[in-house]
Amino acid sequence: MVGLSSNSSCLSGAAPIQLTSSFHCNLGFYCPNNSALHPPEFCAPTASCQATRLESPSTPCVESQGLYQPVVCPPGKFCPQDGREMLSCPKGSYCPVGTYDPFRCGLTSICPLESSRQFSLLGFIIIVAIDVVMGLLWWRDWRKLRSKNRRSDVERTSSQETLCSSDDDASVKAFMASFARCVKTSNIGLSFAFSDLTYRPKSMDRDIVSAISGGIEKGSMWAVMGPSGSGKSTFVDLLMGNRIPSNGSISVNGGQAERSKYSKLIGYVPQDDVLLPELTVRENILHSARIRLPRSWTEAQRNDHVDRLLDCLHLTHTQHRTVRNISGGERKRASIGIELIAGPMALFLDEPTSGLDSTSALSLVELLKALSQMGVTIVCIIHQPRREIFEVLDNVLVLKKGEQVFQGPREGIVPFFKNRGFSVSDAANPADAILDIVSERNPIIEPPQIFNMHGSKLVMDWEEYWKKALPPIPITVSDDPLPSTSGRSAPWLLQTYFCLTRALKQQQRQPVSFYLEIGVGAVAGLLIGLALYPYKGLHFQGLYLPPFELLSSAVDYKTVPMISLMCCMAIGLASASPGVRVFGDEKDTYQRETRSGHSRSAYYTGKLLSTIPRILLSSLHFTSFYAILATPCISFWDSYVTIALYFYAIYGLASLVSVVVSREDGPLFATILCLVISVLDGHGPPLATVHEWHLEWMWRMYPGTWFAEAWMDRFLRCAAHLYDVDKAAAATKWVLGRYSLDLGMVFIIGSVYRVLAFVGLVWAPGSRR
Ligand SMILES: Nc1ncnc2c1ncn2[C@@H]1O[C@H](COP(=O)(O)OP(=O)(O)OP(=O)(O)O)[C@@H](O)[C@H]1O
Repeated sequence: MVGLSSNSSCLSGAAPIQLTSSFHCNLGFYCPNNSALHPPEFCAPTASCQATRLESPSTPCVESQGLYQPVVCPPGKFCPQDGREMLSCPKGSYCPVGTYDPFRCGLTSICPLESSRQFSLLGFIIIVAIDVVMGLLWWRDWRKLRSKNRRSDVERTSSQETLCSSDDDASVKAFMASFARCVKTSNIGLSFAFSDLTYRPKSMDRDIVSAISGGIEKGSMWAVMGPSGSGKSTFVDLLMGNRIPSNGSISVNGGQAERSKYSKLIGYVPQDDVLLPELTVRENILHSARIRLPRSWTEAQRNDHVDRLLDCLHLTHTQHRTVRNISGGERKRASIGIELIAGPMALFLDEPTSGLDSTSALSLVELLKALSQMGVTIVCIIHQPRREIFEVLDNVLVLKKGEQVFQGPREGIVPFFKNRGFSVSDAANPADAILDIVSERNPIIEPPQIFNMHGSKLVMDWEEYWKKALPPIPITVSDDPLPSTSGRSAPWLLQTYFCLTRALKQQQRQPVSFYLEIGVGAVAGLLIGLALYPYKGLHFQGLYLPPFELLSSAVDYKTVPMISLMCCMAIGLASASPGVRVFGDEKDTYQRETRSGHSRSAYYTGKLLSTIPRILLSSLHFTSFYAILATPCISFWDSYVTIALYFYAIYGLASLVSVVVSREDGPLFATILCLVISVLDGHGPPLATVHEWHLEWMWRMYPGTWFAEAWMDRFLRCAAHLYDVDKAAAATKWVLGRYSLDLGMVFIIGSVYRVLAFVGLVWAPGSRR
């Protein structure tokens, strides 16, 4: 010790203050000159030491200011329990400031002699291993698909597949036999009777569908025709139970139509093809088969059934191509295949022939006709079918501005309009001619007039006319008129499993977005790590434990909450936008599948489970970069678990946003929300201030506050032998010692977001109308 004044043991020359009356050396301190005769003292520091202590919490003045003043054990050294020695931190261990027993470094950490922190490579080793395995899996899947496609192409050119176009076609017969096995009943088909069926949305002052009465017999093939906006889709939606009529009633097979009872029996092919683009044609159809075919079927039977349908729909050669790589016509046929595979009792198709060439369109309609001859009810919305297609139909319903202007056998439609004074040339396509008649060019078409016995005209509108013209509609309530659906679809657990494996496959087929997401996590961790690198692992500084409080430097209670804030914001940015995509991109698929009887909760659970590997991998990449640069005093696994749970919470929040907000606005909205929530983590305004406002409960509703508290707990725990952490907690209002509860709360809040997302998904507009 140099520079001591002759009458003081302190460098500054001031009189020392005794810290304790007997010998005592706090853990983590170096007290070489102290004894019972010379107990530890505090010396007023020199000006430069005082300045360093106040200005640089991360590099405090650790030089003794007096002969008997203990000094905190500097970084890279350790001072065993009685503080008599100051030793170099051995290789393979690290010694942050105030160490009395070196911390052992992990096997995969870099810790040379006199290390003050450990550079953990554990995360890197794991992510490299996982990334390599994933790359190999992706490559294997790609090669498998490529070789299957090559094989299909070779088979196609050698065998020149024939279209499944006629009754005597072997592929139709094979599929029909398979279909009959699948429906397992002789009571095939559904008949619909409707009376005064009306639909008027609350927002409108006119009917979209106006008092339509009539019936559709099982085993018949119907076309619903009319100009654009005439109410065709709305009418079909009403029949399928997707919309609740404002007035009127529907019966199915003579019984009250309860959607839940017949949703598994009907199939609906929407106008826009709702297929998962990352999957192959076969995978799309096979999924539907797995979910909806009788649960007693084996996987081999399902595959066999799919083979026959693919053959029938002329899709065998494209079956292993992903949907984004097939033509519009093939997509349409695949979309129809998804419904046909399940053996529906009634099939509703919106524009099934659009996008098909005329030969394919005709062969498809003939397949539908063959199904209807088995008993299946077929209802197609068709705009302008060519003559050959029109002639395959049994019955036609023509709508104009929501009113039915014709309902009956196809052969009767031309005479009906001719009798009404409209000219229909024999050479013309009757469908075109009728659409011309009911188009805007003829704004008013009056119904045929009926005369009473005295010969006077009864003035009638279309509604009255059809009530009189059509035979009475049977609406009777019978006990169980519908074919049984028991055992028709896979059990819940299996549905969940199929949805999970499908979603994982989707992720595997999108390597760019998958790796981008993980890459963003890695970059976020890297940036935070870089920002914290200069701290050299010293992220907290409190008052030294008694009796050494006077030796303390300026406290630093803000860095840990600031690290939490940075992590929350970075995780929010890294996971909000991918989280939104979980459901945002697939609302149409969800609606289509759940309407056909797919369990909503199984779909949701499968989808959610599929995000777990993404969350685990993103957070692993984040933690690896963060941990190696920031070198926090907490263990790699504690960091990882805490970060992964916050990822989990934000993913849940983003899923909720994706359900509530439109697909276009979702990513931006979720990012903003996640950032706002991140700010509410107790850093600014500090939790102590929030406490004074009596608003802590509000902060506690967000995962960031619990995340920051968990972080605070871990960071302070490794310094608890040196600093008075209870004082720090009391001053900042963070509660220490409940790390598990903090993590649990982050998990619970993340799960609540998911439950809300599920409720939103079930009740979102379009799910139920
Ligand atoms: N919920 C609703 N609220 C307000 N208007 C609606 C609603 N549903 C349908 N419409 C309107 O009702 C009319 C009939 O719609 P619908 O989709 O049934 O017609 P469409 O005959 O199927 O038409 P397209 O052939 O063009 O598909 C359209 O003008 C549509 O905008």
